Amino acid sequence: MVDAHRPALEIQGLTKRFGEKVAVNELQLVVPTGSFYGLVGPNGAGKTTTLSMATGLMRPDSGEIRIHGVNVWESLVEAKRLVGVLSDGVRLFDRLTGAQLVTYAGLLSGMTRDVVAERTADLLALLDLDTAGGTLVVDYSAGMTKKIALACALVHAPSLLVLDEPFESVDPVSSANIRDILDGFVRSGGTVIVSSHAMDLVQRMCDHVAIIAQGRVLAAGTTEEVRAGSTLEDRFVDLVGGRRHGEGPAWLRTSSDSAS
Ligand SMILES: Nc1ncnc2c1ncn2[C@@H]1O[C@H](COP(=O)(O)OP(=O)(O)OP(=O)(O)O)[C@@H](O)[C@H]1O
Repeated sequence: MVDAHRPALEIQGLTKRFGEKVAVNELQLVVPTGSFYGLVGPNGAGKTTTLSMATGLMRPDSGEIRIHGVNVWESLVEAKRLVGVLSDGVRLFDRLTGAQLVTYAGLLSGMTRDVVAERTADLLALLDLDTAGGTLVVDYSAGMTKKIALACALVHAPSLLVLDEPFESVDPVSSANIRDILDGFVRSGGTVIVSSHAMDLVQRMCDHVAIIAQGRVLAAGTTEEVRAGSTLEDRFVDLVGGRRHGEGPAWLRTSSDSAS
């Protein structure tokens, strides 16, 4: 059991450089246990880099990360047991079938074959993939691939789920089903962190949110606090800036008098 009084994730002074580029810059973030936490920010803000370091996939240059009090980079195996990860753009072993892939993820985390078989069947049914369990993942659609990656993240029953762009390419019905699963996970005491560009969705779904830009947190807190009476999207644009008001170059307008 995890201690509900400790944050699910605590990040202090986290920094990562790629050459001259400072992707994550002294970032601080506290994610309360039991929260449904949204991470939003413009392209290149440092969300994926932050989540990769937080989940033990990429070593930080400096800073400290704790998952339920466990220092991620000092106790990597213990920390990884606590967290389920759906990474954006990481390749899966797609020459396995969906069922084999989830089984593989379950066996890797040390569960017995019987338990893994039962959980794999449950997860495939939960994610509407039961008829596709015998299909190679390489033949899955983008949305089905997201769902099977989510099943891999869930199979060891983590306390914290970290999902990078979980709704991208997922159809509306599957997206609603995934949201139900995540809501249930949070209601039962788990913590979910999602990064997403879908502001409406984050506003409706998440009870906490952080706006990140240029590797730093610009605003963080409950969704109500952060949006401060406005919509999350307007607040995001206010804080991050960068809106262009022009109509683009003349040649891009398709009216007949600009076609000459
Ligand atoms: N492996 C890498 N090598 C060099 N630069 C990188 C690498 N990974 C990320 N970056 C750079 O670090 C910055 C942050 O990237 P990151 O992918 O974390 O942003 P993001 O907020 O997830 O963006 P998006 O919303 O577009 O997915 C970007 O400028 C990116 O070009």
